[in-house]
Amino acid sequence: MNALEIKNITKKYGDFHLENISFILPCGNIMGLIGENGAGKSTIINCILDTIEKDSGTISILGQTNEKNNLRLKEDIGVVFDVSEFYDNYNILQTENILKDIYKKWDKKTFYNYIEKFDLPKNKLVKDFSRGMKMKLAISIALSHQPKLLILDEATSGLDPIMRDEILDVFMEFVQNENHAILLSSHISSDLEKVADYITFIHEGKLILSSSKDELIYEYGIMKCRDDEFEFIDKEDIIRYRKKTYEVEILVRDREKMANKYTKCIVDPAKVDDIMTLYVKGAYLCLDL
Ligand SMILES: Nc1ncnc2c1ncn2[C@@H]1O[C@H](COP(=O)(O)OP(=O)(O)OP(=O)(O)O)[C@@H](O)[C@H]1O
Repeated sequence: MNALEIKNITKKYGDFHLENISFILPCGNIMGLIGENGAGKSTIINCILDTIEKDSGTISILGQTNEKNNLRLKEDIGVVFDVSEFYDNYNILQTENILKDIYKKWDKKTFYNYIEKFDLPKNKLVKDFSRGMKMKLAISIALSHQPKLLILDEATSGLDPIMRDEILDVFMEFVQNENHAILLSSHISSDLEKVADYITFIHEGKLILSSSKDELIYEYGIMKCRDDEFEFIDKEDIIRYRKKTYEVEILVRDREKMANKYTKCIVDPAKVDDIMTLYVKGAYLCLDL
């Protein structure tokens, strides 16, 4: 089953236009949603959660449409946004007391297991927690009402590497259950490289790519050549390029083919960051049609 099936969603905000976004997240997997600031990641997440109205397109979550008042579906989705202030005036014991009445499938034992695992104090007011502690609490809550799909918007940003690693391990454990899936938006591509099975890349409201991470790393390459060699590279082989002091970096597809075609150039596998940086900051050549 697919945890998410997004088909041709569009949303217009003034001059920002989210255009025909489509992707699929199969259960048992983690998808990283990447893109520069303002690319449209949160807009996509809000459309999925039905907190904003999309202009067109369809969204199916765990085999159901995300129509308004689909409460059963809402129980199946655990959501973590950037730190919320909702529980600030309570401690964890009081927070748990509130949550057990909100969620039908609230699991107290799981909640306190995460609280122990993350070493969170039970009697301290949440407003006195550090940002990382608040994030851990939000993740503990999201995981304790037995969700099948976890949606996290920038949930690991601002956390130190040790905390991030701990949280990423929890995410990987969560998708061991093949009915579970995670959509994770993040600027921290090293996190995504570690945990994501799929990467969806949004740039200026457009879908640049959505594919399995392995395919991406296998397929894309960074080709490096000298300025004078650059002149001889076929335009259609250049997705984006960036001139540096001593060399030109070119984002290419079909890494092996490029390495065989341009034997004087070095073609390295592209990291998620390289692909994103070159798409966002690199120049491109207009092809003569
Ligand atoms: N409620 C709104 N009203 C008008 N414009 C909005 C609204 N919400 C978002 N936008 C615009 O939509 C665009 C995409 O924003 P969005 O928050 O989806 O980007 P993002 O990729 O999540 O960015 P970031 O990485 O900075 O969080 C931006 O130009 C933003 O100004």
